[in-house]
Amino acid sequence: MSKADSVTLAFIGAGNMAGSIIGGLVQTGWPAEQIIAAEPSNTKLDVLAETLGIRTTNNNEDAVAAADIVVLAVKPQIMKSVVEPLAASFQEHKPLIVSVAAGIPENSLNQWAGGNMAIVRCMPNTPSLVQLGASGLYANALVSDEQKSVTEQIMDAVGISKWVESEAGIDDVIALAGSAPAYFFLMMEAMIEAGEKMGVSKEAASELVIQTALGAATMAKESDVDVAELKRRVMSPGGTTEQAIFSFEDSGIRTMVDKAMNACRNRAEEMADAFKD
Ligand SMILES: NC(=O)C1=CN([C@@H]2O[C@H](COP(=O)(O)OP(=O)(O)OC[C@H]3O[C@@H](n4cnc5c(N)ncnc54)[C@H](OP(=O)(O)O)[C@@H]3O)[C@@H](O)[C@H]2O)C=CC1
Ligand SMILES: O=C(O)[C@@H]1CCC=N1
Repeated sequence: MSKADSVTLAFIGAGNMAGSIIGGLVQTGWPAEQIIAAEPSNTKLDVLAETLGIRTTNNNEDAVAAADIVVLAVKPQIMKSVVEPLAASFQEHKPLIVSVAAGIPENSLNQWAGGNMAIVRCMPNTPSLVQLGASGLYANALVSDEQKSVTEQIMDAVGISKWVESEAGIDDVIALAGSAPAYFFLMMEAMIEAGEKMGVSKEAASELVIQTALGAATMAKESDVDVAELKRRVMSPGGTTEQAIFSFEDSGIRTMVDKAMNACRNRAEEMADAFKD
């Protein structure tokens, strides 16, 4: 299992997150015939097969049997009911399990899969679709260095990845990256709405806002200085930007962000409690 693109990857669940990773991998040159997606209905599978050329099946067990790595990408609420029936297949084939689910602890997954399984918990995000994903990775004690390296190669093909030392670190990554594309979409949505209220068309406001977000993120990624300094460089003393920034600060943006990210993280802990048994 040393060369990542020689392994077969099975995705159990082919929704938003799996679709983003699969799309990102195929666009980056990953062999489509070594990716198999499984779910009960054909609607999403047909689109993935037609647009990306991957293999599909309605039978989760067939997907597990074909794979070196099985990515669990169903909703946390149904994870137990999806994994338990696959236990015999997991025990027979012993693939590496990679779960992208929020909240579900590794020891629950291991128990449902029959025990003694190598499991990575991965917290990706949907920009993986455009190879700009950011993932957190946590491995249980049974994951070999080779399996870690392959997992890393897969997630790095669709963005960047960072290993966390404890499983709790995955909940931090949910707040910082997994859920975070939605925070930026919200900010863009609010800016576009404010632009429309000024009389700018939705189309023009969207183009300007999205390009600005892309430019700001690209600068932040490429710059030698931190984001606070980049912000300062836009804020001409006595100018326009500082009025906007003062207004955000007066409205308590930092408290709002801190509160929102903690609500996100707390929900991951609640989900672990609710769905772990
Ligand atoms: N969306 C995101 O940004 C992120 C999501 N995640 C995690 O990814 C996981 C999936 O989330 P997301 O992609 O948003 O959810 P989706 O609902 O889009 O995807 C889940 C898919 O699983 C399918 N499914 C339902 N039952 C089964 C079954 N028995 N066997 C196989 N597949 C089944 C669903 O099909 P159908 O719709 O027909 O029921 C659906 O297509 C979650 O655990 C979430 O925590 C992690 C990081 C980011
Ligand atoms: O909202 C959720 O629960 C999932 C996990 C991270 C992003 N989406």
